[in-house]
Formats: sequence, structure tokens, C-alpha cells
Amino acid sequence: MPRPNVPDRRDGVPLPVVLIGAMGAGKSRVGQRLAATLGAPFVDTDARIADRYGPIDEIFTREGEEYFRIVEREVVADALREEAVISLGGGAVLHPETREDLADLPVVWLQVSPKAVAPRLSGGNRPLLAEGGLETWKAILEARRPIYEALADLAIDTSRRPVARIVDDITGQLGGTR
Ligand SMILES: Nc1ncnc2c1ncn2[C@@H]1O[C@H](COP(=O)(O)OP(=O)(O)OP(=O)(O)O)[C@@H](O)[C@H]1O
Ligand SMILES: O=C(O)C1=C[C@@H](O)[C@@H](O)[C@H](O)C1
Ligand SMILES: [Mg+2]
Repeated sequence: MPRPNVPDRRDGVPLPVVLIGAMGAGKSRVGQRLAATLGAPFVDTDARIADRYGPIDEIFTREGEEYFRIVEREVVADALREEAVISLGGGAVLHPETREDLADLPVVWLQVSPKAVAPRLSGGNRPLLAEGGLETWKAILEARRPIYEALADLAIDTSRRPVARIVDDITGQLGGTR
């Protein structure tokens, strides 16, 4: 039976559907492609924060991470009410209210190995990786792994998979299952 707070389905995939995971796992890129495949709206909470408050690295520098998490929570809470594919920032799951919201929604955890993520991180502007690079990325992932694990309905390793295959996996595994 459909859940009351999962009001819509596209190709059998319940909406909203939420992508979580580490920096560079592919949440933005896979989310965009999944939304296009389903004909659903796409929301990237990092992009929305940047639209409303300016570049994320500048928010970190000017106001600090604690302030960023408050702003992020507001944007995430609004987004999770939309019938859309929603890609969260890597650390959005740190907020307890976001974890509560996600407990009732279909959540896909995109995973990636350190080896595969290294080249993906080279171009980005990620304030938490400004010092320590890949070692910092690994430490952040290990600290968050239990959270991602507890929230995920489906985990997909993106390390050596093209985006189209990942989207097929998601639609195949979530379609008609909830
Ligand atoms: N399956 C994939 N195979 C190869 N490259 C990929 C794959 N998925 C994403 N990428 C590339 O990796 C980089 C990071 O991807 P993306 O921005 O989607 O990650 P993200 O999870 O949204 O990261 P962040 O948390 O920093 O926003 C981009 O250059 C993207 O094109
Ligand atoms: O993993 C994180 O804590 C972050 C990931 C990015 O998506 C951004 O939300 C920001 O750079 C923080
Ligand atoms: Mg992203």
C-alpha cells in the first residue's frame, strides 16, 4: 500500500526519492539523470542553498559550518515536501530532523571507493576538503557511514558504473517496491 507521505509515483518509483552519500558519489549527476528519466522535477539542495545564500564555500568561510547546517536544514525541509528527485548535500544527514524526515521516505545511498572518487573531486569547490584532500574525504565518510547505512533503502556502488546504469538500477529496484 502506498505510504500517505509518498504521494506520487513515476514509472513505479515513489516521489520524493532522495539521494544521499559522500562528496563526489554522484548525487547531483545521477539525481539529474534520474529526474529526466522519470519526467520528475529535480532538486539539488546544495544548488538551492547557493541560489538563495551565495556560494557554499563563502558561507563556510564567512559564517562557519554551524550556520551552514541551519540554512541547509531549512532548504532540505522544504525540498523534502516536493514530489521530486532530491539530491542532498553530503552532510545534510547530520541534522537529526532530516534523519527523522528520511526515515519515512525512499532513500538511495550512492557509494564510491576512494580510488574512484579521487579524480571526481579534483574540479570541485568543497570547503570541507580544503585541507587533507582524499584522507579527509575518507575520514568524513567513515564518521558518517553508520548514518548513511541506517537511512538507506537501497545502496548502489557508483565507482565503476556509468550514470545510465545507476539510474536503471534505481528505477529497477525502487519501481513498484514501496
Ligand atoms: N558514475 C559516475 N562515473 C563517473 N563519473 C561520475 C559518476 N557520477 C558522477 N561523476 C562525476 O563525478 C563528479 C562528482 O559528481 P557529483 O557532483 O554528481 O557528486 P555529488 O555526490 O553531487 O558531490 P557533492 O556532495 O560534492 O555535491 C562530477 O564531475 C561528475 O560528473
Ligand atoms: O559533505 C558535506 O558536509 C558537504 C557536502 C557538499 O554537498 C556541501 O553540502 C558542503 O560542501 C558540505
Ligand atoms: Mg552535488
